[in-house]
Amino acid sequence: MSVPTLQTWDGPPITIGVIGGSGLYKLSSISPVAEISVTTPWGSPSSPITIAKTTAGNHVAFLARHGRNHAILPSNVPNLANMAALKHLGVKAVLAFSAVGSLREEIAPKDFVIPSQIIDRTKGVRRASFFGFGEEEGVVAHAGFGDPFCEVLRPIVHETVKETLKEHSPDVKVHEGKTVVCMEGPQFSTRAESLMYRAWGGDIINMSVLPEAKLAREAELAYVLIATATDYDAWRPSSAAVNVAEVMESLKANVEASNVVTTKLLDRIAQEVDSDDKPSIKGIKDSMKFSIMTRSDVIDDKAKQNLRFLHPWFARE
Ligand SMILES: CSC[C@H]1O[C@H](OP(=O)(O)O)[C@H](O)[C@@H]1O
Ligand SMILES: Nc1ncnc2[nH]cnc12
Repeated sequence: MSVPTLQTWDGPPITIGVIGGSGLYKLSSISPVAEISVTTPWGSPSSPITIAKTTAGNHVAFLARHGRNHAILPSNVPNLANMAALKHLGVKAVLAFSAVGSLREEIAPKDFVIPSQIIDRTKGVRRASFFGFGEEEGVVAHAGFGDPFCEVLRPIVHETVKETLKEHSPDVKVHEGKTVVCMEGPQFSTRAESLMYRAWGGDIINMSVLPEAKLAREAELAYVLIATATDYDAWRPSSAAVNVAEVMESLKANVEASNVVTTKLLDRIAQEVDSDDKPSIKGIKDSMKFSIMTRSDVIDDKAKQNLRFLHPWFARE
């Protein structure tokens, strides 16, 4: 179905953003109503943003992390533009899908995992903050990141995914409270690294939760990762180490299950973010006001203009 391409959105509020990972290049379970090309002070997002409407009438913004043709490496994803574009559209919560390797026997390929912690193994090649670099050099902020995912939405996402999959795919387990290791890539890990991540307490591994989750926090977006396992990485002594063919084998089933999950999940989460009084929003709204260290009178005009795209209140006091 072809939908209009718009520059701005003046329809009903869009409170939820969905980021599709490997294999999930569109949401086929809900109806698209428009496509938006947003440009941000940090460039263009990975893909045009599709606005879609759920059966209950909630509007959602979807973008494909690696582009619709999967032409963007994990290290080159324009994470700042992705988060800034979603925030600018009015999004309050982001549900991010990701294909992950499993570091634990009990997390089988095709299982879902809603993690609670992250270990950072990216190597500093990705810009990881809206502050302190580029045109924003000279503005210092330190966001809290002890709990990297939204602690209000995370259990609700877990319960809803579990309930939905119980009916649709009873063999698929849904795990929670796990730790995701984010590595640099694009090559997969060595066996030694894979074993080391297990010893560190890692449960699953991907290449894309960072800096996405950090930037979501700085943009004051409630962020939850919905990980789907595709492989056992490289730690199992008697199995071949992960390769793309193995990942692709699980991906088709995972994408189908992800589309099933979104039908209920989006309307459930919409109820949790429909007003600023809801705990998920209260917990993060205005949090960055208390994280900025730099005096506003020394911040240059260009940095102020850019950061106001993200936070209209920035440096006005
Ligand atoms: C296709 S395997 C490696 C690739 O898959 C994951 O992508 P995404 O998180 O967008 O689903 C992983 O992070 C790597 O980028
Ligand atoms: N084993 C793995 N390592 C890193 N990213 C992945 N994405 C899917 N499987 C992965």
